[in-house]
Amino acid sequence: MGDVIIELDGVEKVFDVRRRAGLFRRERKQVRAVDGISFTVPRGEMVGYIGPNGAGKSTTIKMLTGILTPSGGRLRVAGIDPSRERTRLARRIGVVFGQRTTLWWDLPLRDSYQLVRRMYRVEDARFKKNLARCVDLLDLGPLLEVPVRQLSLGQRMRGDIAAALLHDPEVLYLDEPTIGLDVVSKAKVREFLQTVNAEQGMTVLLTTHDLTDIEQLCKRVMVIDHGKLMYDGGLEGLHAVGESERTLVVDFERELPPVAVAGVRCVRVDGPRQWLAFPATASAAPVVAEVAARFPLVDLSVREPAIEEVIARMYGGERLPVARQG
Ligand SMILES: Nc1ncnc2c1ncn2[C@@H]1O[C@H](COP(=O)(O)OP(=O)(O)OP(=O)(O)O)[C@@H](O)[C@H]1O
Repeated sequence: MGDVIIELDGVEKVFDVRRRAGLFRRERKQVRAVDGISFTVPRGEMVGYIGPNGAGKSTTIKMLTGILTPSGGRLRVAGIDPSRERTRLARRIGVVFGQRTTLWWDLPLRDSYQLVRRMYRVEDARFKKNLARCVDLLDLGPLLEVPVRQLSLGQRMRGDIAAALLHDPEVLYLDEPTIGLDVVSKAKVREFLQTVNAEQGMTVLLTTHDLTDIEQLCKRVMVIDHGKLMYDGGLEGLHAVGESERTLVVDFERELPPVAVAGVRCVRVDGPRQWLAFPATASAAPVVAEVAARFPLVDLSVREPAIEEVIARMYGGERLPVARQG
C-alpha cells in the first residue's frame, strides 16, 4: 500500500428536512445521509463506491470535494480538510458528475478548456501537453470546435472528463461517468480511466450503477446502504459475503429426476439438462466428481454467479455494516 490520500473516520452527514404534516403543521425530520463511514484509499488506487439510490454516495463525494461540510467525523483528502480549504483542494482534485456538465453550454469545447486553464492557472506548456493527451486518448479532435450543446451525451462526457484532468489532479471523483452512454462510449471512457490510473498513478473514486464499470476497472469495491458501509474489499469477497452460488449445468444421457447430491441444490430441470447450484466459495471439483460417478453424463459446464445478483441480494438483505477499521 502506498501513502493514504483519502481518509474518512466516522464521517456523518445529517440533513434537516422540513415537510408538511397536515394543513398548518410542519414537521422537522433529520435524514442521516451518511452515518459514520470510515475508510482509507491509498494513492494510485481505483475504487468503486456503489449502493442503491439514496444510499449516500453523492453526499459522500460532495463532502470529499468540500461542497458539503460533514456533521461529524474526520475527513482528509491529500492531507486537506475539504470543507475548510475547498479552493486549495480544488487544485488537487478533479470531479465529474455524469448527470450534469461543468462545460459552458454555448462555447466550443476548445474555449471551455481555455476557461478551465485560466480558472486553475495551468501553466501553458502543461496545459498543451495535457490537452493533447486527452484529445488523443478520448478522440476529441473533431469535437473541439463544436459548441457543447451540440455534442451527444457520450461526446459531452468525454469532453467533461478531459476538462476535469487539465490541471493534473491527483484524485479524480467520478459520479456515474457512464450513465446513459452507448456501448462504444462506455468502452472508451473505461479504457481512458484505466490508462490515466495506470500511467499517471491517479487515484480514482467511482460511483456507478453499471457493475461492468466495477468489474473492468476496480479491484476494490465499497458498498454503502442507508449511509453505512456494508462491504469493503475485492469483488471475489463480495461473492462470499453475498452468499452467491455457482451453477453446474449438466447434460445427462437421458431425462432424470432432480439429482440429489450433498451440498448441491437442483434449481432447474429441462429434459436431460439440469442446473445444480452450489456455494460460490466451494470448489467445483468434488461436485463434478460425484455427479459424474453416479449419473451418466454427456456434457457439463460451470456458470459463475452474476455480480448483479450478488449486489441485489446485498441491497435487499438485512446485513450488518462492516466493522470500522483501526
Ligand atoms: N440537500 C439535501 N437535503 C436533504 N436531504 C438530502 C439532501 N441531499 C441528499 N439528501 C438525502 O440523503 C440521502 C442520500 O442521498 P444521496 O444523493 O447521497 O444518495 P446516492 O447514493 O447518491 O443516491 P443516487 O444513486 O440516487 O444518486 C437520501 O435520502 C437523500 O434524499
